[in-house]
Amino acid sequence: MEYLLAQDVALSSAPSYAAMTKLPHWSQLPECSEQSLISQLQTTLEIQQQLNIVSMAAGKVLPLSALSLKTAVGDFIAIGSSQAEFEHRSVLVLNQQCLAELIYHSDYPFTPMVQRELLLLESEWLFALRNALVVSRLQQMALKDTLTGLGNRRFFDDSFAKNVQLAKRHHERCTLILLDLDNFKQVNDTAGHSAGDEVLLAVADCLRDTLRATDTLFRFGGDEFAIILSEQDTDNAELVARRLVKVINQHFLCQQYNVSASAGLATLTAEQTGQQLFSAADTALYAAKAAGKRTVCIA
Ligand SMILES: Nc1nc2c(ncn2[C@@H]2O[C@H](COP(=O)(O)OP(=O)(O)OP(=O)(O)O)[C@@H](O)[C@H]2O)c(=O)[nH]1
Repeated sequence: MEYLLAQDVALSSAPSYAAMTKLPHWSQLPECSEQSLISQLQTTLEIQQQLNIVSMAAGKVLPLSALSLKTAVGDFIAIGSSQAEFEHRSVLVLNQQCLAELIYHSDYPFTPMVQRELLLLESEWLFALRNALVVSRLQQMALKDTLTGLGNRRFFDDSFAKNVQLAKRHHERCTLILLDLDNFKQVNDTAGHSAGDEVLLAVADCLRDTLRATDTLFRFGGDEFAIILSEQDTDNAELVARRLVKVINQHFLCQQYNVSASAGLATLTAEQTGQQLFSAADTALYAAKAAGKRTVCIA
């Protein structure tokens, strides 16, 4: 199913509150309940929080065991959700654009009357949901590398600072791996920019597939990547870095174009600042390049 993407939405086209109140269903609900749901939804632009609010409201129509939402910016599950016997799906459409699909689960059947009431609740959510989708999409665009979908340099800077701060506060470890492709420029020069892009996409997939979900992965731009390892992985940081380099070196596209990877690794010490940790990993990366590439150096 194709969902609405924020770039398809003109922010200025959001209808006014007055226009919303002229919707046909508006007069059919008691004023206090309808206003309270809409005003609650207006308190947040977080899709997850909006879903939780709708889940509470829908739970008054029919006890729910699960409520989930599928959108172009990701899937969301209301807190406390679990599977149940009956399922009801509803596609949320605004101005002929599909915003999302809402999936209810309940131990009780979704009778036509229940479905009608849920439809009324959904219609009250449409504008707030559309706005939340726009914001979420803009946030994703600001923080993601457009080619690979990995976090970008801005996202890295924020995450790295937070990770270093948390590690210091909780006396935990924080490891940074900087990874740079070897001989990548020649792919562009000999096979063209789109072949270069294919290699970058393949490398991003290798990194994603090799790392745990808790590790954070970024593309700085060009052929440079950064990985912040979570506390439990820091013990095996060298193994992780070597595995990443090996997986890239063995990828058929990298072999075809004679591209490999080098990495530098550094673990935060008590005296170091984030900037010093970054410099240590960077120096280790240059040492790996100087040592003949295709390898890992540790600060
Ligand atoms: N295809 C493609 N190329 C890019 C992109 N961003 C940067 N580049 C190119 O990536 C290359 C990176 O240059 P270098 O780091 O010198 O490449 P290298 O050959 O790997 O150099 P070594 O690290 O010394 O082995 C440059 O030619 C950039 O033009 C991109 O998004 N797509």
